[in-house]
Amino acid sequence: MTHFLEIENIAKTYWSDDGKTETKVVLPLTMGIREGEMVMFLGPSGCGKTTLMRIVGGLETRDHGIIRLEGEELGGPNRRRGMVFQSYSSFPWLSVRENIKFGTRYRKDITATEKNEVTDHYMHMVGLTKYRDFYTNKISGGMRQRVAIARTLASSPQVLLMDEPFGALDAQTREHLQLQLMDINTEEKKTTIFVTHDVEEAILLANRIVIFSARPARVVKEIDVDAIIPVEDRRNGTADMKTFFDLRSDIHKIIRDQYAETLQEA
Ligand SMILES: Nc1ncnc2c1ncn2[C@@H]1O[C@H](COP(=O)(O)OP(=O)(O)OP(=O)(O)O)[C@@H](O)[C@H]1O
Repeated sequence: MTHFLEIENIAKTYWSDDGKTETKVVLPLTMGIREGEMVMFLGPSGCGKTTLMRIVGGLETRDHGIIRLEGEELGGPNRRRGMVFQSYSSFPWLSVRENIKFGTRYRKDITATEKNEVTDHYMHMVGLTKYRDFYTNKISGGMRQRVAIARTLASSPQVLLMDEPFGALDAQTREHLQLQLMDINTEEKKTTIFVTHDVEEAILLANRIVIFSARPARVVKEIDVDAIIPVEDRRNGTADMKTFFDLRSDIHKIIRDQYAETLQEA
């Protein structure tokens, strides 16, 4: 079966500068992602999640393998994939609004007026309308991260790649953006790969959770979260708590076991 996004036989090895020592980071790995699916990557620290996602984004080379989007092979980075990283990235010489609008710059599917509307929509969504004219070196790190998220959403990529995007945010902003992302996922059916360390965040947001082994990354478990806790129950805070806690502790155990393997290696 062909998927919207296909990761086919991808492997990655890093080499030391002298070329003598190799570190296998991703084993030959094949995975398909449905259109509109939100897939959360979990796994022990350093297992290769970010590397795999950067390969999908075209930012990292691979030993071999192919990434396909709608059946078409992808190379380097392009606007079909939008990435949000853990660290804040924005243009300090532009205002908050100009930064977000930058995301619409190369869109040909909407008019100039719609670009303004899209900009204002996402600026409001991330709660920055009040700060629209501030330069981004005059706002907090968390606010800069919200700018980066809004800018990426405004560019309307077919695939959203998010590497711990909420990791450094305060709890309230984090929760607000998690819920917003769920709404986007429901309304716009945005195909998303999201790397996180936070098991609860993964359960809240996922259609599917993929848990990776200790390095080199291979898939140890896939969990169809929708089949266990309906997404609307998670969105509305009405999920059955026992089911939620059982799932959380099962996932923690798998990651703990994988982490223990990392320690044995060290
Ligand atoms: N450019 C690089 N050169 C050499 N090794 C690298 C490079 N980038 C990453 N690595 C190594 O590859 C492994 C996987 O890194 P990666 O960042 O993909 O893991 P991760 O699962 O995302 O980790 P974390 O959960 O801690 O963010 C790590 O051991 C890391 O040290």
